[in-house]
Amino acid sequence: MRITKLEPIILHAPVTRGGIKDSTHSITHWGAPGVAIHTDTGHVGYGFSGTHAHLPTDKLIVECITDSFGPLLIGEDALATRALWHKMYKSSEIYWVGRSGITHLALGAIDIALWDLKCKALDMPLWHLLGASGKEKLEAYNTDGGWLNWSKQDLVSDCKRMVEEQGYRAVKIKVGGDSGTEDLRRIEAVRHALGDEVRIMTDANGRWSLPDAIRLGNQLAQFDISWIEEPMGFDDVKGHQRLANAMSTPIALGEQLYLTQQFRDFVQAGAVDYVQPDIVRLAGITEWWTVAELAHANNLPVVPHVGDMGQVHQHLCMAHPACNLLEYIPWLSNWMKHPAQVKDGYYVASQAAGAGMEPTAEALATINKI
Ligand SMILES: O=C(NO)[C@H](O)[C@H](O)[C@H](O)CO
Ligand SMILES: [Mg+2]
Repeated sequence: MRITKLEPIILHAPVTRGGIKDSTHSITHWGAPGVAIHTDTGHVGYGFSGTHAHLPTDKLIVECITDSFGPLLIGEDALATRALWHKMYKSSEIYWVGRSGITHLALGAIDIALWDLKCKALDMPLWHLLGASGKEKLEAYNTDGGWLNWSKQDLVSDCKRMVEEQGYRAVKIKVGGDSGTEDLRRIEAVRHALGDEVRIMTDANGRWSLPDAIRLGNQLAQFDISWIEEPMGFDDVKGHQRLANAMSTPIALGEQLYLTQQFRDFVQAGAVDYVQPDIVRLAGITEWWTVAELAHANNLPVVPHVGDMGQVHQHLCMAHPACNLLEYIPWLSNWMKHPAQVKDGYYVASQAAGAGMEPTAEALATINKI
């Protein structure tokens, strides 16, 4: 199976209710800059990164895919994923300008597409190729009812609906707003509405200072919070280590980390409890698996961030022993041929051959309309 062409793709999918906010970001669309890799056997592999639908940087990512990495791949054996990953990662001209950031997002999309090709060549879903049975119980927790721009009433009614009608037993609520007191009131309202059995995670998206994180982290503990996600600056290992020693609530982080070595530093410092690697920010499935093994070796659960909207992570989590819980956000559901399915709070194993990120024809038709 030889690679013949890399075709750039940029998708911009609308988010829920036309716009969502967390403590740091406010978006109307989710961006999926990526690639279709064509081969001489007629198979086509799809892979994407995940962004905030900023067209100028999405264009930089797909240009990096086609113009920088593309020439390294034409004519190569598409099944040699690990060899090609190293060839691309170690390409000195590209390595010189970026060992993380845009070049890493671009490499991640290509790696996902290569794994998609491997699955299609073998006519099996990625979870099967990775050794899962497809019967694994992978619980979903829902983030899409907890946005910071939702009123307290919408927050409570959305979460109640997810629990009472859709069977979720865990929801994630954004904190890190302008008022810590309001953050606490919102969490208190959701805890009161859902009762003690439902797990509530919180996510500050990097907003707090260390004193605020210690103060609010300890105040949130009264509501039996499962974790505080990204409490402070994404690269602050020492700060998270100090926070971990100053509060009882576990820390989750990883969606903003590009490199295995960054995860290693947080793990070795005891600065993370729930490790959240994301294939669309790491350099794809190949690097994700390394991080999952690192976490597992340190007895830390892996609960990935879903920059792919769970499309590929559902497969990885069914196959990796460190995973039994995965975030759910539905923004690409209408854009994928085989959208991730959650039933009674658990992911349903996709039976489609591939890694899970093949867009629909309608989605591909939007490419030139952005
Ligand atoms: O933090 C997250 N999940 O855990 C969400 O992905 C972010 O809130 C969205 O991308 C908006 O910035
Ligand atoms: Mg998050």
